[in-house]
Amino acid sequence: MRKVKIFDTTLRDGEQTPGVNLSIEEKLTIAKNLEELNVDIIEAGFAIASQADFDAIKEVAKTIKKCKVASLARATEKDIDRAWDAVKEAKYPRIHTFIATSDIHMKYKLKMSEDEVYNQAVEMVKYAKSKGCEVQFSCEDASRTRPEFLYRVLEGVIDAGAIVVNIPDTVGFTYPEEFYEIVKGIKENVPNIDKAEIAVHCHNDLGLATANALAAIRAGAAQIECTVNGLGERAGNTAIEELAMTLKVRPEGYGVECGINHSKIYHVSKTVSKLTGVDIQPNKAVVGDNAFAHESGIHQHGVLENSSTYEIMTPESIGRAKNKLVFGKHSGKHAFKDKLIELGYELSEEKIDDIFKKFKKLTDIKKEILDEDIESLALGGLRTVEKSYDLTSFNITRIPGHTTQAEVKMVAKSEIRTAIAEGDGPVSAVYNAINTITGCKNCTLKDYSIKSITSASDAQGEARVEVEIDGKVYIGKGIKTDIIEASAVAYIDAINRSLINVNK
Ligand SMILES: CC(=O)SCCNC(=O)CCNC(=O)[C@H](O)C(C)(C)COP(=O)(O)OP(=O)(O)OC[C@H]1O[C@@H](n2cnc3c(N)ncnc32)[C@H](O)[C@@H]1OP(=O)(O)O
Ligand SMILES: CC(C)C(=O)C(=O)O
Ligand SMILES: [Mg+2]
Repeated sequence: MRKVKIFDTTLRDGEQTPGVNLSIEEKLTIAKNLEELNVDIIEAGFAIASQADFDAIKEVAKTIKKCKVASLARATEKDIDRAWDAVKEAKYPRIHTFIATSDIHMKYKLKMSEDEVYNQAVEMVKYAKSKGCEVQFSCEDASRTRPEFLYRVLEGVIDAGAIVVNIPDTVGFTYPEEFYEIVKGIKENVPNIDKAEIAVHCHNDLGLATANALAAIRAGAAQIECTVNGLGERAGNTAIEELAMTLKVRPEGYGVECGINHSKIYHVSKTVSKLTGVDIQPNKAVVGDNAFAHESGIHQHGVLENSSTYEIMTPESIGRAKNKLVFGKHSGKHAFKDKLIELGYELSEEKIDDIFKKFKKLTDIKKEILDEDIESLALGGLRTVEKSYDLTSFNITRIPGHTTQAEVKMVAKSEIRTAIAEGDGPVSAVYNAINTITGCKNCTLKDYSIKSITSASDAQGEARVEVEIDGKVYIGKGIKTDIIEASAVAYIDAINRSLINVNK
């Protein structure tokens, strides 16, 4: 199988992500991760940009042994001198010099003619070559460059000694079919193209960076420039994890391999996210939190039977933990039952049906149901008693400077009854109203506590009460997202228990 080389520019274009500023130590950590990932070339920075950038490239160059180490340089002697000083101690050093070749960039930015740009490109490649290392040349904004001029520049820089010619889609303007034609056109129209490798560097302004890189591979590109998590200027670059997994999952599509150590992908992605401070969007392909999560019942059922029903690659193949089933309003009973078993609850079908109904009700008020929620539902389901009384609804009114009033509606022995009562606070007002409805005259609250079962603002609260009724103490429990409701349910639970004499 043909091999494409991976040129990683996380430390250079990736660091151009707004807000990202990596220290030398952080860059070194990322470089070591990239070496383990088995990329071919690490672009460690832009040496002229700052002393810190220069020092970081130097450290990376001294440390990394398995990959080539490159520094970016404008097509000027001072940039090239600085780049060379930074990379010269690398086992395999490379100078990457560039100049823009599109009409827009030449006219407005460089204020140079085609001939001036051509001459500067050729002269600076010769100058970089004189340092005695590999030279890569990029035509910045190549995809918007007049094709004849692009071919002329490429022929000139290859004659001057560039062994890699890079075709950047600098502004992410191209679409895949067009990019394929650009690379094909270069192969067909640059007479000495067989003396250099074609590289591509795609930006993601239209979300096409990976698709464009793949189209270029099909057209014969030999080196692909990528970044971890797709970091980079503006919308970023081709994401290394997307490219590597596409080539692995669909080898028949491109017939190439890239040598990436797939099992390291997740770890490297997490490391880069942590060090750069750029979070990975949850639905990011391959490495996002949701990439192997299944929320809907039909999907969960399929995945439980065989994960290949809804997963085209295994999470383990990129070094992630097994897929996770996310429980929410779209979840189904198969997955729910499986989760109960995983949590250690072997329940009858009838109980599972009952708990599942409560679970569905809970999803109306809670977005993501955690293991702890399911556990509490299961435990609540285990702890059942005939409900002579049940809460229907309640309403609290607070009058500043006065007591709190509660209006409580309940099913009381098959009848609907309502009572209004006052109390020092909402819980005591509700309890007084419950006493009125149930006729519980000798009910004394002996102990009351509330704790949160899960974290986050939509967490469930568990209320626990000890109520003395006619000289005996009964424990009641209630679990709800509303703590007043949990308190009411717990109190009613204790009263129901007193009726069947379920003792403490
Ligand atoms: C497509 C890309 O991603 S290219 C890489 C982009 N990355 C960066 O720019 C990050 C690092 N950059 C920097 O630290 C600074 O821009 C530096 C040190 C490179 C230059 O800083 P300054 O001297 O202040 O120049 P400034 O950035 O304002 O302008 C760029 C200058 O380089 C020139 N220039 C731009 N590209 C090239 C090139 N490839 N070759 C030669 N000259 C170039 C511009 O015409 C402009 O020249 P001028 O100062 O004579 O007008
Ligand atoms: C310097 C070049 C390769 C670049 O980053 C771009 O054109 O996007
Ligand atoms: Mg770029």
